[in-house]
Parts: sequence; structure tokens; C-alpha cells
Amino acid sequence: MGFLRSLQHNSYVEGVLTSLPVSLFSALILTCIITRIVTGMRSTIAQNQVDSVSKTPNRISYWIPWVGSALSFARDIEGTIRNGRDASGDGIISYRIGSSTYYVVNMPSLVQQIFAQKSATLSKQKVLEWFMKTAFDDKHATRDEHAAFHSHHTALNLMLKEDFINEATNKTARTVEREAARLITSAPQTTLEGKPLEPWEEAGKVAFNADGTFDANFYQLIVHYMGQIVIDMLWGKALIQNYPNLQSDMWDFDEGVHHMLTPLAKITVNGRRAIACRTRLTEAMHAWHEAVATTQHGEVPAKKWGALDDISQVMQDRVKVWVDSKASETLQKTNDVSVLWGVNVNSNKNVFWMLLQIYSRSELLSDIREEIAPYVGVSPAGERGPDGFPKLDIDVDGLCKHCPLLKASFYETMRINMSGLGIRQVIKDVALKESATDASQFGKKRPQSYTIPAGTTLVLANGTMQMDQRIFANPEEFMPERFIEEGSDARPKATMKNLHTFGGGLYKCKGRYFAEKEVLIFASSLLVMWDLAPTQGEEIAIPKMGYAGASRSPLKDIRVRLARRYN
Ligand code: HEM
Repeated sequence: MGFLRSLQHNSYVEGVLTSLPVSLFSALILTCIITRIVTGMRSTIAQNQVDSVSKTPNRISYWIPWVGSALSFARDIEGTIRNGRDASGDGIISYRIGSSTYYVVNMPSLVQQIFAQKSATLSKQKVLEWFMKTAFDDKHATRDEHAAFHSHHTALNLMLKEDFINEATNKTARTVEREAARLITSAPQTTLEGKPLEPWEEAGKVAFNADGTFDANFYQLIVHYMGQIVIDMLWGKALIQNYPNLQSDMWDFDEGVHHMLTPLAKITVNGRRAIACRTRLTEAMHAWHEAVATTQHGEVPAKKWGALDDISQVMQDRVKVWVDSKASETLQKTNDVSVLWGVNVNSNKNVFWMLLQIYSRSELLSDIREEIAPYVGVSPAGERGPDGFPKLDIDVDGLCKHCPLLKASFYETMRINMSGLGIRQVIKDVALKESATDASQFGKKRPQSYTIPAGTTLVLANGTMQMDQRIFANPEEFMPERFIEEGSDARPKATMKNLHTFGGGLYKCKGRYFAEKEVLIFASSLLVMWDLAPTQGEEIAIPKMGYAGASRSPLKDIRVRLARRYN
């Protein structure tokens, strides 16, 4: 009683009792402390279940009720997951955000099991609908026009078929044979007054030096250069001809797409610019669709579209699908923009990072040049391309089958550069079990299993796993050899092992077979045709990477000096 009485006469306690704001504030602090203690105890209890066969995933403790871990996620999603993972050491941990529970997966064997589930158990549908609404402003068309969306999605399966892979690969290789030397188009020592720059040179702010070398912003140069070739190949040349700003809109949209996923999109400069770009992109993709549909209907589109006879089969088929399924304009144009973006955003950025990683290591550069020499080289017949530059000969089959170091460098680039989160809605309870190998690698007494309840969300922390010392030793180092092993014919072979940068399951990247060949074609031909050096200093400094989420862009572009190896 003496203690309570002394509290009553304490001036602070009196103040609390008499002042409403102070009372509320004190109540809040008290609630947070209690929440932290309770969630901390619960986390410790879960953590101590080291001997049990099945385990309740450790829910990472938090301070603010209901808000849960939302603020830490908003501040630094990768760092938050990394800290939770390290604190628990388990294959799965969980987070509370608002009224939802998120189960974050950190172990390779669990990832395999998740990819193997049917969509009736784990679904990406709702996430996709949210993404199409938030990033592409589809006004819920993906959700509401289920049948038409499904037809379009099925049409994309053509990308997995031999016909598409061969058509796309051959067209790309034949174009790159001519165009590798045209990454920068001036002939050496010529004055370029009056000669218009190519769009990719314009984007890369190419400057011509007196000694015949060129300075350029490498990121912009590479992504636009590849985009021109691949967009022309898939959608036909008339698309960019009629919408010359298509690529700058697409890359500016890409810079701002993160902002769109937050309420800040309409306020930030990047967000507002991305919204304007998105509007122009959807207009372009709708106009293109209308022109192609008109041709397919046997009529003649506006003259500016020309014959439209150079469009890939897969894009032709998608136009038919939109028309046959009576898709709304909004569904068609927003999904077409998403495909345009998806085709470019990962391959092109990976080639940029891969080239920088290789060029900045002289030993690796010469090893790769030696490895690819039998398959990519200047035309032995001395053929020349349109501007009189030497043409290349590319043997795609040999390049893809017999160049493990090049291929492993691509995988290693994706491991370091890509950081997407795979998100699945849990429709039915699902049981997942750690493998014995993973459990021992994570220092656990025994492999444990987890039951993830329906109504929650599973998150594959790809970026965090790719930088986990236990899964990839010395994760900060660029070590392509980690992906090379002995093949069945006793020759070295590159395999992706625990790298899942193409996703998995029903929604696994449909362009993956083409993408790998495409990246190897572009990277190898540029390595053969060009030397690269920094514009200042001795060494190429790899720029810092921007936002996490799929493939990252550099925080700041890098200016480099390019020199032709063949004239
Ligand atoms: C290095 C290059 C690439 C990487 C790393 C990559 C990665 C991905 C990833 C992670 C997804 C989502 C998968 C999921 O949700 O589980 C995806 C989807 C997709 N990608 Fe790629 N991609 C690349 C290049 C390409 C290319 C060149 C094309 C087309 C020519 C393409 C076409 C697609 C399509 C159509 C989808 C949607 C699949 C669906 O919704 O079912 N990708 N890609």
C-alpha cells in the first residue's frame, strides 16, 4: 500500500493521470513494451523447439501491435529478412504485418518444394492482379477478365517451344553478327558532323575522341542497344519507328516502378515520370495492337505501319488471342506493356552487369575470350556489315554448349544483381520439410518441417538466399567457377544449382530458354568486338546497385571508354 500511495503522490504519475496526451503516450509506450515482451517470449519458445520434428516458424518479435514488422520492411526489406534469418537459423521465419502473416523462406530445399506445389495450394494469381493494378494501372482488368487473361497467359507458353526458341535465337544471332560492331557506329577517325546518332548512342551520350575511341554511359548504351534489336525482332521494326521514345519511356518507367508500389508514386519525381511514361507506353502498345489486328483481319492499317510482316509468331498469336477472347483495351494494352518490360528488363540489365564484371577482371576476360573464340569471331570470309564494319560469325549451339565459363559468369551476375521476392498466396495448408543437407549446412540439430496455414503468404527471399554464405560461399565475391561442375562426359559444365532467378512453378519465366541464349550471344559478341576501359583511372569501378526487386539498375551510370578491336 505504501508503494501505491507514494505513486499517487509522485508528480509524474499525477501529471499522467491529469493530462490526456501524456496518458495516451504513456499507454502507447507501455503497450509497445508489453507487445515486445510477449512477441519476444513467443519467438524464444518457437526458437527453442530444436528437437521437435515439426516446428512452429519463429515469428520475429516486434514493438507495435498490428503494425508488426511493417516499418522495418518499408525501411530495408532485405536487411530485415537477413537479420531475422540470422537470428533464427531456420528454413522458415514469419513476420506479422497488419492483419497478415508472411512466412519467409530461406532454405533451398524448401524453395524446390514450393515450386512443385499446384496452384490450388500455392497461388500467384492475387499477387499478379495486385501488381498489374499497381504497377500497370490495369484498373483490375486482370482480375475481372479472367478468361481473356488466362488465354493470353497460355499464349505465352509458345515461348517455351522449340519453334519460338529457334526463330528468336537465329534472328537475334544473325542481327548481332551485323550489329556488334555498330554498338557505336562511327568509322574510326571520321568526323561525325551531320551524322545522326543511333537511338542507343543518343541514350548512352556517346562522345567521339580524337584517338578513335568513344566515351559512353555504359548502362544506357547497353540496355537501349539490346532493346532495339530484341524489340524489333519480336514486335517488328514499325513499333519503334512509330514510337521512337518507346525505349526511353520503358527505361524511365523501370526507374520509377518501385515508387508505384508505394503510396508515394504520385508525389515523387521518379514516380510521376514513370506514370507519364506508362501512359505513353500503353498508347503505343494499343496502337500497335490495333494495326496488327487490322492486318490479321485482312484490312490495311495506317500507312505508317507498313507491311507489318516482320513480327514474331508469338506476338502475332497474342494479338489473335486478345481479339478472339474479346479482351478490353485496358487488359490488352497494360498486359502488352508488362510483357514489353519483362522481355527487356532482366536480360538487358544482366548483360550490362556481366560485361562490367568480366571487363574489370583481365584474367577472366582473357579466359573467356579464349573459350568463346571457336564459336564467336570475325567472319573468316571477311564479310562486312551495312556501315562497312567487320561482321561476326556466331555459332550459337557451340557457344551455349561449350562455354561453361561464359555461362557461369551469367549465372554469377544474376546471383549478385537480382534480388526479387517470390510471393505465393497459401490457399491450402502446406507442409514443407528441410532437407538433411540444408539443415546441417544451417547448423541445425535435425531437419524440421513446418505447416504453413491457408490464408497466409509465403515469401521466397531470393536475394537474401543468393547472398547467404552457407548457400554461396564468399557471397560478395564474383566467382563464376562456383557454378561449374563436371558434366556426365567429364567436361566442365555450368549449372544454376540453387539459383532460381527465373522463378519457378506455373509462372516460371517463359522466356528463359531464349533469354540464356540471348544473353550469351550479346555478351560474347561485344566481348569479341570491343575493348573497355574507365574514362578515368586504371580500373573499372563497378557502380553501386539500386533498389532491390528483380534486376537492379546502377545507382549512377558509369562512363566508360570503348575501343574497336577490329576495323
Ligand atoms: C536474364 C533474363 C531473364 C530473367 C532473369 C527473367 C526472370 C523472370 C522471372 C523471375 C519471372 C517471374 C517468374 C515467377 O513469378 O515465378 C519472369 C517472367 C516472365 N518472363 Fe522472364 N526473365 C528473363 C528474360 C526474359 C525474356 C528474354 C523473355 C521473353 C523473350 C521473358 C519472358 C517472360 C514472361 C513472358 C514471363 C511471365 C511468365 C508468366 O507470367 O507465366 N523473360 N521472368
